[in-house]
Amino acid sequence: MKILTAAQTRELDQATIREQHLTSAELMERAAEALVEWFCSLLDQEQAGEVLVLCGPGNNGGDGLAAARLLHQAGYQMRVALLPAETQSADWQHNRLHLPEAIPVADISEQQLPAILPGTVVIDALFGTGLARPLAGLAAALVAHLNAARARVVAVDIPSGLFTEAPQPREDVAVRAQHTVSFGTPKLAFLLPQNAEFVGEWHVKDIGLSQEFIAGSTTPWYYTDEAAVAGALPARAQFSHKGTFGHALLLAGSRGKVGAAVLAARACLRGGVGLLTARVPGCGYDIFQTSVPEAMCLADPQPNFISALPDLQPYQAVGIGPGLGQDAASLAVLQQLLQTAAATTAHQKPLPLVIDADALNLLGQHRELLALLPENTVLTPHPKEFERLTEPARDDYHRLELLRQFAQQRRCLVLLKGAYSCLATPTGELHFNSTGNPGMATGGSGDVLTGLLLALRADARLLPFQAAQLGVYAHGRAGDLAAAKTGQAGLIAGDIAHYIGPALREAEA
Ligand SMILES: NC(=O)C1=CN([C@@H]2O[C@H](COP(=O)(O)OP(=O)(O)OC[C@H]3O[C@@H](n4cnc5c(N)ncnc54)[C@H](OP(=O)(O)O)[C@@H]3O)[C@@H](O)[C@H]2O)[C@@H](O)CC1
Ligand SMILES: [K+]
Repeated sequence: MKILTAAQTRELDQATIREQHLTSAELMERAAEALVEWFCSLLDQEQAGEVLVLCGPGNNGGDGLAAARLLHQAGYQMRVALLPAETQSADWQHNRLHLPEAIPVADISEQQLPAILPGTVVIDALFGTGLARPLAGLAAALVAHLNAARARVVAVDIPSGLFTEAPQPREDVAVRAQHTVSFGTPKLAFLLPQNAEFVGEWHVKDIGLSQEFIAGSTTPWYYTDEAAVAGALPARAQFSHKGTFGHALLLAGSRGKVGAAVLAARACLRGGVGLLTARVPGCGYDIFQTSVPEAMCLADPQPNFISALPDLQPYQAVGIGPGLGQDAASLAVLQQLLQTAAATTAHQKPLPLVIDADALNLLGQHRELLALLPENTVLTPHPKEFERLTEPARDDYHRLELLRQFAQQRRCLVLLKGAYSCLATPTGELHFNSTGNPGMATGGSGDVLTGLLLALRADARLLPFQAAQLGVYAHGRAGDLAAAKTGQAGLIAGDIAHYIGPALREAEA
């Protein structure tokens, strides 16, 4: 699903009106109906008590006025407070005119901020995608008043004061909502950690906006939902054999961290690889062979870390990093791998690589090696590891820009891990993942991801981007399926590996 800018959303609005021969008030009515339908499913009249709608002067405020009318008709007890402005939008005026007289309406002023008792349900319809500058004066005072009131807040389209695709100066005021109900497509602002305290849980409602316009819009931002990966995994042909799905090599583990190799290997196998060989330090041989009998094992001559790169000739993809440690000998292995992989071409393509964890840290310490990264290498840094590869980011938006630049410059697929993990492509696209849960913030979760990505990169039927996108999505989905059984607190990385099969099955063609 595409993520659009505020300007594109306005054009989308107009395109929909033209295409479907609607009035803009009719489109606003659809938005209000979608909001109200969601609202009624959350709280009934009794649970909601008196509902206060705060309305700004534009179409966001218009949505609020229309919703107040519809909720009143549904039997909710409504109250409306209006933020004064020199002008109001035409659809605002239309809905102001149609607001039932039974609903009390007050004008907001510095002297008369609306009374908000703790627990009051407030619908924030002050500003939406039309926010033109940071909040100041009365609007800022009102938002601060609301945030201090400990109300239950539902934001319409976007919490007022948040920009759709740009950061706030830090001291800015924005509404802290428990829920945000948006229309059509998700907003970039919803996907960034720094906005989580404002956005709360977000919901995107379909209001029949022009699909043709969306299809024709250019954007660097995408949201990887179920539809984006549907059918991404080709069905297995009747006469396939182990060779069809590739032979992967995993370089992982050091003394005390052999478990990382085990977890990555299990995930790789669950990811459908044909054959897996793991290079582990000498101390890991028995552990590995016992824990993952389905994989082959090449013990390193060194007992505590990996010091020698096996011959790469038999392999269709190589993963390196989980539990690797940062010994100088392992650095030399990484360097040799990068050099050899670029030269090891099958059909003019370099050997697919997946680079994670300590291998990323080694790259961060020796940035001259970045120039050796073969095209379409998959790197899976979390924000700290990414910072070591680039520079500290000022905020989440700046980090996205650094991510985009890095993926373009290095012609790699870079996955910035976190909630809504973001996959950057060599062409400068950013794909935010929709699956996963906080239970996955647990040791070994990243090792499982590396193993799964390795399996999918070894599968020659998938293009590099498809493999990476599917891997991230299925990893999160496996975590969701696992958490449904174990709960989030009880979830461990091995559970994620266990559910990779069911998660991939959902994406099968
Ligand atoms: N697109 C769609 O698909 C659909 C969109 N819909 C809805 O429309 C919303 C967008 O409406 P919108 O464009 O009228 O802008 P909105 O957010 O109400 O604000 C503009 C007003 O605020 C003012 N203002 C701005 N910044 C300010 C500030 N810092 N401090 C004070 N004032 C400030 C600005 O005034 P000005 O900048 O001219 O002074 C203007 O009066 C969208 O979020 C969604 O809810 C749905 O109804 C249907 C489907
Ligand atoms: K709002």
